[in-house]
Amino acid sequence: MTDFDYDVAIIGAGTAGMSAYREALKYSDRVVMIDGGPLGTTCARVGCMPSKLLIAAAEARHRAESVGLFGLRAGPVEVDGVQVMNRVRAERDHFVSFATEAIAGFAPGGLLREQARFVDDNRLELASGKQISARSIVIATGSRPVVPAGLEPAGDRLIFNDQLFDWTDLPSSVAVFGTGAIGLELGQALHRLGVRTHIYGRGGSVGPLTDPDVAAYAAAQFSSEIPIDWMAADASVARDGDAVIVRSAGGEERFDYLLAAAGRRANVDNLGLENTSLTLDAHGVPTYDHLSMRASYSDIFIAGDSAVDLSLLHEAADEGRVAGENAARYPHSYRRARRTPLTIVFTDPQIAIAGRSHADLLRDRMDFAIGEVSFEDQGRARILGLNRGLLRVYGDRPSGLLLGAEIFGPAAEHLAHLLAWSIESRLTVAELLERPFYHPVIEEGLRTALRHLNHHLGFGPNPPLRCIDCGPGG
Ligand SMILES: Cc1cc2nc3c(=O)[nH]c(=O)nc-3n(C[C@H](O)[C@H](O)[C@H](O)COP(=O)(O)OP(=O)(O)OC[C@H]3O[C@@H](n4cnc5c(N)ncnc54)[C@H](O)[C@@H]3O)c2cc1C
Ligand SMILES: NC(=O)c1ccc[n+]([C@@H]2O[C@H](COP(=O)([O-])OP(=O)(O)OC[C@H]3O[C@@H](n4cnc5c(N)ncnc54)[C@H](O)[C@@H]3O)[C@@H](O)[C@H]2O)c1
Repeated sequence: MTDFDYDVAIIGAGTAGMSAYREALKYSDRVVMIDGGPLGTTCARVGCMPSKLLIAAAEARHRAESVGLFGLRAGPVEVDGVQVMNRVRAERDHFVSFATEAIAGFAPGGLLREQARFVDDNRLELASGKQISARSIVIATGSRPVVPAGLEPAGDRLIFNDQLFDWTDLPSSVAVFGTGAIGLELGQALHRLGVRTHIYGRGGSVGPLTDPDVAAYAAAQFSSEIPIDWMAADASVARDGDAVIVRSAGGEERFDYLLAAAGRRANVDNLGLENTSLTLDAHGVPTYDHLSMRASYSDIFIAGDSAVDLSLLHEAADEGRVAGENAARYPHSYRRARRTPLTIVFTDPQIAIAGRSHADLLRDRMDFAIGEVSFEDQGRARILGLNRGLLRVYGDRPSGLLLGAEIFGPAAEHLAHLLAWSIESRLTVAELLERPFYHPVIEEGLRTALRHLNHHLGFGPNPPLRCIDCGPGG
């Protein structure tokens, strides 16, 4: 018997919290989840799903308007902003219902609808003043957008992803601050839906890309389509009536809204962590072991965006599972190997990183070689009119193992999965080249890059400029 009210208490009913809850229940039925905010998860409510719905509408319009390439005439495609946003919101609500139905199926009393704060390592105070105790506690409180200094003058015209998906119509103009995943995905989608969009960056980052060649290629492609200032650190913001005015070295422009997409911060600042034994890093996030999700050698675990290590859905789910298992088994907690890193940004062309990024390899002082392919002359990509892109693969010189890849190009979401699965299976570049490749497919482009890499690793000959054994444009 235990003196605690629960074996495990989980703060946050998002993706990480729900994973933790399901996992902990395998070991104990004395598990509680606490959430004081809107249910349905960040991913379904204001993140992955509604953003991809908006992007889908933008891509449909873009495809329809690009048919001239094939000798077809479709005429201009009219955008009905009300209908676009109706579908985004209706499908978003459908996805949210998956999460809320899952929660409704949890055991009675399994979810307390309140905000929670730590009183000490094993006690939480709820917003109602009630206190509960647990042998171990999981922090799965997610993250929220950073509010960059200097954007305040935009007032109620300063919005974040949270507000955008509640629009009932498309506005006529939006300034997007940030060239990360959110800024590029939403900025390009709004632009393609006919919203006058200008993206303002800082520092020149192109989504998560770290390979300077891939990043430079991608930046040039985005710039050829959308007005983007990659280095607009000098941009200032003012308000004039309903309009937001952005002044930068490039000039002055008026917008209906300013969308800030300048990164996210962990929701750990209002958790009373000062009342615990946890050691906090410079951002106020508890230090933790990435394989056990145990925070600062305590009986507290952390998962998902609140750990802000990799703010991605599948990482939040994996971390939640490990944190939930270990919290329930505590003090017998185990380390669990992480999956191969995988990041995809749903721009067009897509951006993806599989395995270790270029920056990771430099940081870890790896002895690596590079192979690359341009998609500009790649057979299948040219057939489809999608021949823009650059893919670079990295291999380990001593072993010939595939280490990672950075991609900007067609079907990057699929290529990145193939590559991540191959890295996870510890395949060498030479072994991967023994796999079958059909013709004509986008994967033949990947094979060209792998052949270059294999040659640079010293495991094979340099492939001829245009692939001969696989038909034209391989
Ligand atoms: C616009 C956008 C697009 C994205 N697109 C993708 C994508 O395409 N692919 C991808 O993999 N990832 C994407 N992400 C990232 C992904 O959405 C997140 O990594 C993931 O949703 C994080 O889940 P979580 O469980 O950590 O947090 P959440 O789902 O935010 O859950 C945290 C919960 O904690 C609760 N909470 C917070 N504080 C307290 C407290 N003190 N007491 C009680 N409850 C509390 C909140 O109410 C919330 O319900 C996107 C994110 C955004 C913003
Ligand atoms: N497809 C996906 O998987 C996907 C999509 C969207 C978001 N996400 C997740 O959400 C996280 C947050 O996304 P994000 O795009 O907000 O953050 P981010 O960290 O990816 O990018 C933030 C960007 O804002 C810029 N910036 C910072 N301050 C600025 C300022 N004052 N003015 C202009 N630019 C400024 C930075 O230079 C950077 O380019 C991502 O890191 C990612 O993990 C994933």
